[in-house]
Formats: sequence, C-alpha cells, structure tokens
Amino acid sequence: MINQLVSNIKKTGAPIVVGLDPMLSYIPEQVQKKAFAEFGETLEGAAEAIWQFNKEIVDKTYDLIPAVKPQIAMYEQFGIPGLTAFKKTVDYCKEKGLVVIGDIKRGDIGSTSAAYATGHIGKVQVGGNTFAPFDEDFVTVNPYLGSDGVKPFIDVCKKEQKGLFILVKTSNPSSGEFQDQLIDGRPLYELVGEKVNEWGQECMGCSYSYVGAVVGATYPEMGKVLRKIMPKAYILVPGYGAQGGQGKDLVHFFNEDGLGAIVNSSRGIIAAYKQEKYASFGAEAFGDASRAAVEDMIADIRGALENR
Ligand SMILES: O=c1ccn([C@@H]2O[C@H](COP(=O)(O)O)[C@@H](O)[C@H]2O)c(=O)[nH]1
Repeated sequence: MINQLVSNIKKTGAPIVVGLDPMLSYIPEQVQKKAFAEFGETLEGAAEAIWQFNKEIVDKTYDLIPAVKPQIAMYEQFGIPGLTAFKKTVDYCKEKGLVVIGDIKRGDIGSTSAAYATGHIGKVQVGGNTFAPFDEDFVTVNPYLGSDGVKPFIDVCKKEQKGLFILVKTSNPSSGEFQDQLIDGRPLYELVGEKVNEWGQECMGCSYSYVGAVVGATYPEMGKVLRKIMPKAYILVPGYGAQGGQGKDLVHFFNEDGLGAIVNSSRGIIAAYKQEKYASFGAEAFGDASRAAVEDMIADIRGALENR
C-alpha cells in the first residue's frame, strides 16, 4: 500500500491528505435539513448528513489529492449509524482511487491489538466466509504499550500489504508532557522514532517502508531530527492549517527526493466555506470552497519545497 501512496503522490504532485473529520457544526444547513427530513433528528439522520457532506467534498477534490484520512472519533460519536457512514466513506474513497488512512489511534495488549488490526486492515474468518470489515489502507497506531502492542499490526500489514502510521511526536500543545521526557538524556519521541525505523526495516515497499510515523507540523525542529532517525518511514504530518502549521515549517519533514511526508488538513479543508478567505463560495458551494482550499494548500507546500 505504501507503493500506491507514493504513486498517487507522484501522480498528483500533491503530498497532502484531506482529513474527513465531519462535525455536525461544519455541515451546511441544507445538507442537514435534507438528511433530517428523511431520517429525522436521529443518529441515522446525523450519519446521513455526514455521509452526504463527505461525498460532496470527495467528489470535488479527489482528482487533486492522493489520500484521505477519516478520523473515526467523528463517526463513533453517532454510534452504529456513524460507523456505517465511516465504512461508506472508506469504500467510496477507495472507489475513487484514493488511499484511505483510518485515523483510529489503536494499540493495546497483543491479543487485543490483533483484533483491532484484523478489523481495520485485515480479514476475519466467520465459519467458511472471510470478511475485510473496515478495510482501510493504513491505520494510525498508538505505540505506548510497547512492541507487543504494535507487532500484531505489523503482522497484518505484511500479510495484507497494508500500512501503519505510528504516533511518534503528536501535534497537540501538551504532547511534550510525556513525549519530550528525557531518558538517558534523549527525548522519548526520538526513542520511539528509532523503534519505528527498526520495525519498518521488516516491511519495505519499493522505496519506503509500510511502517510510517505521525509527527506534528507544530514541531518542525523535532520533525527535522526525526526525518534523519527514520529515513525510510513516510511521515504523516497533522497540524497544518487549523492548528497553525504552514508550508514553510514543513520542508524538513521531506527527503531530498521531495517524498517522505504527507501533510494532513481536516477543518482547514472540509470547513473552508466558513473561513473569511473562502466565504464568497457560500454554504451551498461548500465543496467548491474545499477544492479551492486544497489548491491553496498544494501551492503553499509545493512553493515551500521549491524554495528550500
Ligand atoms: O498528532 C496528531 C495526530 C493526529 N491528529 C489528527 O489529525 C486531524 C487534525 O485535524 P485539523 O482539523 O487539521 O486540526 C484530527 O483528526 C486529529 O485527531 C492530530 O491533529 N495530531
């Protein structure tokens, strides 16, 4: 799957991911009204609204981008109907040729991690039948439980040719509370980065590993160090846009070949029509506003890479 991600990035020339994080408050009134008219103000109604919202954004942007990252929490909050909308979104994006990164941030004791890996990137056996339940291409993994919590994900990746992004240095303001703690004089995130590099050597694609890392755009200096520690890991970089990251901060997340990193923006793209810059599109044309925001993000990152 890493090979498809790299190929999609080369084809589009856009090292970006659209984060599909649909909160009801981002969904224009006309979309909500239609969904509620059919399903009522219910979990089913909310799930229909988020699915229709996602579909319009994907339809308006898929030709520009290599990948999407649906954040499962945004769907789980609507219970089973929300998870059905998650699955519909995954399948639709794959039909459109996009790589799907399920932002699920799972990780547990080995046997439980194995079940998470099976459900999201693997296959489950039911009697004589085999199912791929969620079937994302990549998932995000929390490595805090150690190697035995990560290995089941790696095993499924090898078997199914899927991929992982392991949390190394997260973008949030308090990520340093634990992740920056020094152990024998070195920050914990560097030690996790070394582990990601080691795990990744077991499953190499053509030029990059199936095992990637998450490093926040909000910590560019740390990204520079981690790029060197994990030369073959693709880095998923959240924190662009709504969290303050900009193209000029991100050049050191990339390798000299212009590859090696993929930058996510969720609210900055899907709720673009609410920003002053794109307000002229109006809520009716929210998908066009998202397309304009994608074009601006690509130009910002390309410009930064060309001028480095
Ligand atoms: O370190 C991390 C890891 C994951 N995320 C996720 O990325 C998006 C960011 O959304 P924006 O609207 O672009 O801020 C969201 O799904 C987070 O859960 C992250 O932000 N930082």
